[in-house]
Amino acid sequence: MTSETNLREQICLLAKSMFDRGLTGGSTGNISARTPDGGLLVSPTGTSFGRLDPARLSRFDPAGALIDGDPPTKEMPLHSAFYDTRTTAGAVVHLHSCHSVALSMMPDANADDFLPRLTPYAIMKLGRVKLLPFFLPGDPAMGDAVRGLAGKRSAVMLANHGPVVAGKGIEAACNAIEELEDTARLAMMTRGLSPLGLSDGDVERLVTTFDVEWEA
Ligand SMILES: O=C(O)[C@@H](O)C(=O)COP(=O)(O)O
Ligand SMILES: [Zn+2]
Repeated sequence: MTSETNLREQICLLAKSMFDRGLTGGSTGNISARTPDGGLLVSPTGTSFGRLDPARLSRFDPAGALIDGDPPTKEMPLHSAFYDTRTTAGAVVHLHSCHSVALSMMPDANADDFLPRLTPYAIMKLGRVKLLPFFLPGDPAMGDAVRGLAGKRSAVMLANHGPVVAGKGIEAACNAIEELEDTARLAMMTRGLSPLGLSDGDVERLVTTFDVEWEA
C-alpha cells in the first residue's frame, strides 16, 4: 500500500473509533490530514465519522485546489486556517463532543484558558485552549478567528458547537481532541464539588518538562 492509501485508511479508522465511542454522532464532525505530497485529504460534507469511505475522501493538491473525491466539509476555512498558521500541523479534527460543548455553555467559562487544570495530559497535549464565540456552522469567520491566534494555539473550542484540534499527524490530533473531551467531562462531573486541580507550580513544571506551548 502507498502511504496515501495508508493515510486514507487511518483517517477512516480513527474517525470510526471516535464515532463508535460516542465522541461525535450522526453526520457531525470533520477531519483532514496532510498527504506526503503536501496536499490534503478531507472528510466530505454530510458524511458520518462512522461510515467514511477511504476512496471518497476529498483530495486537495498542495496549492489548495480540489482534485477528486466528494465535495469537502463546509469547514474548510477553519481547517485551512490551522494549516496556514501552524507549519507543524499535519492533521485537524473537529467533533461535536458533548462534555466540551456543555462546558462551553457555562456562564463562567474561561475564554482564554477553557480547560480547568485538572490532569497533566491535557496540558501536555493541548497547551492552553482558546474558547471562541458562537459562529454559524460553515461561517468562514471561524477561520478568521483562528488566523487571529497567529498559530499560537493548537486547540480551540467553538462555543455551543464543538472542539477543533490540530496535531502533527492524524493520531496526535485525535489523541489530543479526545483528551480535550475527557478533561471537559471531568470538569462537568466535578463541577460544584471544589475539585483539587493542579497547582500553578505543577503546571509550570509540566510546561517546562514537556516543552508545552503555553502562550497567553
Ligand atoms: O456543525 C457543522 O455543521 C459542521 O461543523 C460539522 O460538524 C459537519 O459539517 P460537514 O463536515 O460539512 O459535514
Ligand atoms: Zn461542527
